[in-house]
Formats: sequence, C-alpha cells, structure tokens
Amino acid sequence: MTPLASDLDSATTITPASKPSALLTAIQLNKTVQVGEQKLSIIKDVDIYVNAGEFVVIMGKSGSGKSTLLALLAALDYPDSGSVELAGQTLSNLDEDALAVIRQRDMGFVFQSFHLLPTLTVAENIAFPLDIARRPNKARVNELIEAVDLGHRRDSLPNQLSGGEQQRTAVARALVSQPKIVFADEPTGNLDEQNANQVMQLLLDLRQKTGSALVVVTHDAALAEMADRVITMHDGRIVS
Ligand SMILES: Nc1ncnc2c1ncn2[C@@H]1O[C@H](COP(=O)(O)OP(=O)(O)OP(=O)(O)O)[C@@H](O)[C@H]1O
Repeated sequence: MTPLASDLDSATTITPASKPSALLTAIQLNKTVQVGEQKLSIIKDVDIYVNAGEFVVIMGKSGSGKSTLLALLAALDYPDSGSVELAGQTLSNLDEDALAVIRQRDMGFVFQSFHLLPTLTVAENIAFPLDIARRPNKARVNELIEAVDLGHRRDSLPNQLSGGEQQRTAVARALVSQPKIVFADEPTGNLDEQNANQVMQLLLDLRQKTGSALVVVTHDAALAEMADRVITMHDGRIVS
C-alpha cells in the first residue's frame, strides 16, 4: 500500500537524529518584576541548555538572578518571554495542571530550606513522589533510605531530625522516581561544612546511579569544581 503523505511527513520529522540533543533548552528567557512604579528586569535574554546526565552549576553574586533562573528552568515560574523545553516538550505555554504532571514525572527538587512535608515520616516523604504518581515502590524507597543512611530514622517526622538528616531525606525524595533532571537551590546553604559535604556527595552519587541531570545554584566553589559545567550570572545575564 502506498504510504500517505502525512505518514511520510511524520516518519521524516520524528527521527531521533532530528531532535535537539540537549535534555533542557531555554531560549531567550526574560523576566521582569514590578517594584513600586518600576518594572525591574531580573532575567535578560538568557539562553541555556543542559544535556542528559550533565551536572551544571549556576554561580554569581547575590541578586544576580540565579534562583529566578532556576525557577524558570524548572517551570516553577513563567517567563515574560522566551521558552523552556524539556525532552522536546515546550513547558512555557503549558497550564499549571500539565506542568504538575511533568514536575512529578520528570523533575526532582532540593531546596535550601528542605521543604519536607511536616506531617509525613522520613519514609513517607521519600515515597511521596512515587505515591502521587501512583507508582508506589517500597523496595525503591527502602533502597534510597539506606543510601542516605537514614534507616534508623525512617519513622521520624522532619521536626525530629537535624538539618543534615532533613536534607538527606530531601535528596532521597528528589531522586526516588529517577527523574530526568534534578534542580537544587543552595542545597547545602543551611548546613555546616561536614553535613554539606555529605549531602553533596549523596546527591552526586545518587545522580550517577539514576543518570539524572543535575542543575545546582550555589555559592560553594568546591561544589563548582565537581561540575561538568559552571554558568556564571551577573545582573540577570549569563556572563560565562
Ligand atoms: N518577586 C520579586 N519582586 C521584586 N524583586 C524580585 C523578586 N524576585 C526577585 N527579585 C529581585 O531580582 C533579583 C534576582 O533575585 P534572585 O533571588 O534570583 O537572585 P540570586 O542570584 O538567587 O540571589 P541570592 O544569591 O541572594 O539568593 C534580586 O535583585 C531580587 O531582589
């Protein structure tokens, strides 16, 4: 049977070779905020890409726009203009419900202030991304609890944990569903040096096992040395 023209079209356009190779691509991102009567431009013409499995660090002075950029890349905030694409899907024009599905399925998050659910135990917090995606997996949760060395605290609530233990829980939660990409905003910012090193090492070890890409905003030069690529921001722009 002769193929229809539309079949030929789709066969020629959806080949792996024709897809962009980067996992995450942001093009010409701009973001302004209203401060009193003034519109302040805080992200300016930012182009960025992250490859699958890559570890990218975003550095820059306080106020340079790092956290805002991370929020735009993770589709936690909308740009004024420009687009963000994850695994070939444009995020910038999806509604909140569609974004929530993508965040659950493809993304993990680690924040400076841990953001654990206060009424859930360590084990329940770690299981949460799998449970809300209706893919419960006890064995995987147990594996992650052991990997972050919290077997003895699995039934504790977050307020019964030290800062390091809370962040180790958050790291396990971020990676439990083997997301395509993990975003971390100052993940070691609230920890002493020893705990910071331990949390970072766990994040890197787990990321290696899952193959997830990792984008980290940090002031930590030691962390930047471990990255595949360091992006430096100044006044809302990428300068290197
Ligand atoms: N909602 C907002 N309203 C007004 N100004 C904002 C808002 N969000 C961010 N800003 C400003 O935008 C700039 C960039 O902020 P952002 O938090 O992204 O910087 P940062 O590089 O992450 O800083 P830090 O290292 O201190 O966390 C700052 O000058 C900040 O004050």
